[in-house]
Amino acid sequence: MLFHVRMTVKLPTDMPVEQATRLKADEKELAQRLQREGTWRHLWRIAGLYANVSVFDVPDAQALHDTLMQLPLYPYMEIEVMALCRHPSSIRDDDR
Ligand SMILES: O=C(O)CC1=CCC(=O)O1
Repeated sequence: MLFHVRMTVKLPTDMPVEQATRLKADEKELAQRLQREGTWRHLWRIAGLYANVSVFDVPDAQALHDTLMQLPLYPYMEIEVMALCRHPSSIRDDDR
């Protein structure tokens, strides 16, 4: 099942630089593993914002929730989710 997810990162302005750097590195490592595994299908920066739009491919809403809650930056994100389903005019066989 595919989900469109928008994540806006809001790190506290008083967070020590070392902590922010560690969180971002841990986030990157997990995000790249999930992309390699096919769970995190798309990851795009929203131009001009510390935010991204992503597409996740997971079995169900619970799996999406569990995945998002694992993200190191999760406590510092605002997250909006839209469930996606196949468009009848799509030519992509892997959209489901
Ligand atoms: O920078 C972001 O938008 C948050 C994020 C998601 C994956 C990653 O590496 O950073």
